[in-house]
Amino acid sequence: MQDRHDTLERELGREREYVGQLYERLDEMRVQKTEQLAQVRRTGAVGSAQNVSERDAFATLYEDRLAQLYAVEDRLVFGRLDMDSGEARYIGRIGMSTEDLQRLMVDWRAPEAGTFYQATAFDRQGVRRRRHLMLRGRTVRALEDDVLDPGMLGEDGVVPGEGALLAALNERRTGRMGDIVGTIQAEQDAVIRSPLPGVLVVQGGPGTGKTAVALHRAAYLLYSHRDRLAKSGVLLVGPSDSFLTYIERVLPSLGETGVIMTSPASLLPDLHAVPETDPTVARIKGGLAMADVIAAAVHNRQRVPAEPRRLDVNGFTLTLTPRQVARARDRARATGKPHNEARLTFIKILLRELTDQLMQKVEASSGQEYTGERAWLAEDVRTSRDVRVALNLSWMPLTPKKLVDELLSRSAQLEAVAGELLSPEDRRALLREPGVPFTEADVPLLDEAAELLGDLDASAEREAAARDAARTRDLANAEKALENMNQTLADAGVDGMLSAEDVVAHNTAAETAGTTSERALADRTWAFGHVIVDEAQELSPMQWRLLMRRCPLKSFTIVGDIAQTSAAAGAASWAQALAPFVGGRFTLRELTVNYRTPAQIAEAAVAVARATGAQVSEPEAVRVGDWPPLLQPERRVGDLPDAVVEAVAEDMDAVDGGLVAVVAPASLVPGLRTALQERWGPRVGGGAGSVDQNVVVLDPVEVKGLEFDAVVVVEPRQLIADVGGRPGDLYVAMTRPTRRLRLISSSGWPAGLEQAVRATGSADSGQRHAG
Ligand SMILES: Nc1ncnc2c1ncn2[C@@H]1O[C@H](COP(=O)(O)OP(=O)(O)OP(=O)(O)O)[C@@H](O)[C@H]1O
Repeated sequence: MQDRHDTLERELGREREYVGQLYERLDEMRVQKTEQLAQVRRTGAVGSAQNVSERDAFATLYEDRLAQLYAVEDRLVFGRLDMDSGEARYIGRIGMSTEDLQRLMVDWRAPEAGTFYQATAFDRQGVRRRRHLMLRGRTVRALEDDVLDPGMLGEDGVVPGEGALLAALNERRTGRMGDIVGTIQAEQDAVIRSPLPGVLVVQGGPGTGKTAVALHRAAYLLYSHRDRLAKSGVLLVGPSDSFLTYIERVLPSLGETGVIMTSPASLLPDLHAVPETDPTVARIKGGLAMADVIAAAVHNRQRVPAEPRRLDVNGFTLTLTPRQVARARDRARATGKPHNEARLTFIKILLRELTDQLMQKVEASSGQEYTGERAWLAEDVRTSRDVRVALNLSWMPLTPKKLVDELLSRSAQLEAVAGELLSPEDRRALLREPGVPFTEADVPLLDEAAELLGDLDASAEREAAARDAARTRDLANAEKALENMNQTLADAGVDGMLSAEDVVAHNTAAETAGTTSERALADRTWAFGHVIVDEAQELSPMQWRLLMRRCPLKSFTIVGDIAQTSAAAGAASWAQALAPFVGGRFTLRELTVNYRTPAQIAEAAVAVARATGAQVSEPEAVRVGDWPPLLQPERRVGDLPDAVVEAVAEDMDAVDGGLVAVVAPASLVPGLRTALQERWGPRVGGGAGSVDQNVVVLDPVEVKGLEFDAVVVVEPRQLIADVGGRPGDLYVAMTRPTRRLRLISSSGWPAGLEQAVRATGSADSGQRHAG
């Protein structure tokens, strides 16, 4: 015992010394970068206007590096590998070397760091020992060894441990997700380091680390494909604002701030959609038939009049025949351009024909050949009110919002457009008042419409061409200027070369006020280099269609759990969800270990889901908890709020100040929140931004992807009934706790629950296996 203690103290002393050096070096690097930044600012200050903008580009580069050096302060280093070669390789958040380029630490994403996560006793990959270093502040607080080479077991200096993973999992929840770089498990690492191209689907039960893996993969991809992805951007789509708040600190802690995170409600730059509360409407709007409906709605706005129209132009009467309009329409459609852009062709053709007509009329009335400028007649035609009205009636410029709003609020139009595409019941279900706010399920319809309508402003195309030309010019200028600038900086001893592209990108960003992320967010047609989708089982076919457009290269990481689907238009299988877009061309990986939910709770959740006939896989739970799920029957609905308040009080005590969530059907959430606020005031939160309050009250959609120390599920049977008898919402709610689950019901228990709780209730507390 004493030996072990001495060994531990000695090893801790050694590691503290090394880690101390790492932090010293970090401080040095910070000072250096700060000085370089100041140097760059001084260098450019006396230069020409061109020099000043190059200076700014350098400054941004150093500012970014400096920000990264500050972001990695916490747990800078977390591992060490002792290799067969005798090398001791430290693994941390960034790569570090001494001034004379001796390597001090390897970035966790570098290929040489892969063995830290992948090596096992069966496949050592040259590793003798893997050491986990646990830091508090800048000091090594604990360490432990995985010995992979049995020959090392007898050696001095080995500190076998109880499991860095379990220690990490047993930490109390803060309401914000943290990174897992120190304890990524082998099956997770294989997903994180998968190649960039193609579609990767990661299926895993609750708590298997899908979200954690998705975020670490984003950081990995940005590290290993920085050139490409820094410019095109990575988009991460999560289910709700509360979820985005929950995960928002993970990537910055990994030194990455460039990933754009958004939810399906905010995928359009100028709209934050409200939830779609009616599952029937969500199902219809989510179906691919809606793409045809929108296309038909656009076609329907390119109309041929039934009768010829008489048009007054400066006292002359011209005639616009249905045949003329039909011909112009066909030629405009044949351009293949979107509605608003093809409209120019349509208008041009008819203005020309009407000008010809006007000329004939003028000649007929004067009895002689017209000798004036044709342009004058053309102007008369163009500015005639009758002509404008007639052409607009046939081909009106349209915005996506106007098209979709009118389509959904005018039954005659819906019937004309979707008579053969949607059933009469579905059409009736879609009808709503004009001008009501757009819902999340409208977002893909608006996007589809935007795609088919194109830019309203015809000059946009010309502007884009002008921008391209300007960029080519800027690149040439920047190249010349950089030769001088790089030389000046090299003379001043400042490192870091910039390319002409960097400078132009920086200047363009400055002009349009923003980084890649900001520009991408503001541009519906931005093509992302990679898209990561979390809780992907919830997406409707129309939402998939939209996301596929956002990444023409089809480079996707899709993570989710088919068994947790609760959205009415969500996926029943990955193959079915993806078939319309990529056929069978996707790689499926599975995560099989549940790191969150204690075994008794996980087993009860699985039993309830299976009792509804759902197919759920059962990931192996890493831990056995201290409590089986608690079932609390209430006789009267009116007693529920008080019962919930009491339950929360008890659970807060039990988890000793940890976080408690109440998950209830959406209709009960406001009442329960009020009841809890009466007792605890501002310590009770709800919705996005409040995930780190002591107590939160959330509905099943808001709670997706989150986790808490204790969870109180209210009216579980209603949670099943609300989504048409499917277990998704209840299954999600039951799998949120890390320690304690309680269910309160005024209407009995879902099938399978009582038996499952009886069966697991006797389980011993303690730890089952260490992953
Ligand atoms: N390798 C690991 N080391 C430490 N903690 C981990 C590891 N993997 C997962 N976790 C933790 O397990 C919990 C569950 O992870 P995560 O939320 O990513 O799971 P999920 O599969 O997305 O769950 P769900 O589908 O239920 O929302 C988190 O607290 C996460 O930090």
